[in-house]
Amino acid sequence: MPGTPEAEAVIRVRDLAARFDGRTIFEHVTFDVRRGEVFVILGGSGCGKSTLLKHMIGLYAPAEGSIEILGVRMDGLDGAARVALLRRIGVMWQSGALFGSSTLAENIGVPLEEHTDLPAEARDMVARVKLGLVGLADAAGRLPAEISGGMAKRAGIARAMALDPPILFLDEPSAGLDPITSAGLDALIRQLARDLGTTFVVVTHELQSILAIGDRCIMLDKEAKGMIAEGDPRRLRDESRNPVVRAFFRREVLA
Ligand SMILES: Nc1ncnc2c1ncn2[C@@H]1O[C@H](COP(=O)(O)OP(=O)(O)OP(=O)(O)O)[C@@H](O)[C@H]1O
Repeated sequence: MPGTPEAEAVIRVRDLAARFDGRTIFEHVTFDVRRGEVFVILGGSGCGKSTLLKHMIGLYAPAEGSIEILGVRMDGLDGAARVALLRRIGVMWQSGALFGSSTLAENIGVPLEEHTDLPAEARDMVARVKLGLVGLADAAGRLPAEISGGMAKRAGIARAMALDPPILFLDEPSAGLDPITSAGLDALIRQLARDLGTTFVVVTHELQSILAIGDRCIMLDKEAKGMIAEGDPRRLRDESRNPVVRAFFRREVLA
């Protein structure tokens, strides 16, 4: 079963510390992400969620500790091994980051052009299949300026999936979306996890999304400079005794 304790860990983070100019953002961060689960990184503003994501995809080097993705240690990888590993993960940034002068199909073709020998016609076919998976089959010829914010997020996910990565990282997917569009995106994430077996690592502080999509989560905290909770978000909401965790899930203001 995906996400069960028996499922294989596809990401292992051990005793990770992030520091900038001697300032500790977090330390002693240790967790596993299991194959096929939707894993959420949550916490208040400035606690280091994006910083953790950037460590996990190799943009930042750990001050301490280690990160292993699909059985490979991220740190110390040479150029070719690093590119090979990065090909196996997909990332969707908050903005969707689509190229404005290219159609959606062309946007999704970019990673295929960079990383495969597929001819243009085959790239276009793959791009249309990916757009179909995110519900944008009819929008392949449209430019980013011609689509809504929700569609841009879906297109960003389709592009992150271009090379069929087993792991997808999503940075604040609901940011800037209205609640209905956001709920639609949550449903899509769950559907992709279920139908394709893709493992998702999602950074978000949207409570509705966390409860809708998360199999498991960790919560970071700025004051604690590290993890203050790990587990099923619904159980944390109902059972956590940590006042900060309770306040987050119940939207209470701490005195
Ligand atoms: N490259 C960097 N250099 C220096 N400081 C950084 C760098 N990246 C992040 N930080 C600092 O690390 C802290 C955590 O930032 P981060 O963006 O990871 O938080 P976050 O939890 O994602 O916040 P938000 O929800 O507001 O996006 C902040 O104080 C930020 O200024």
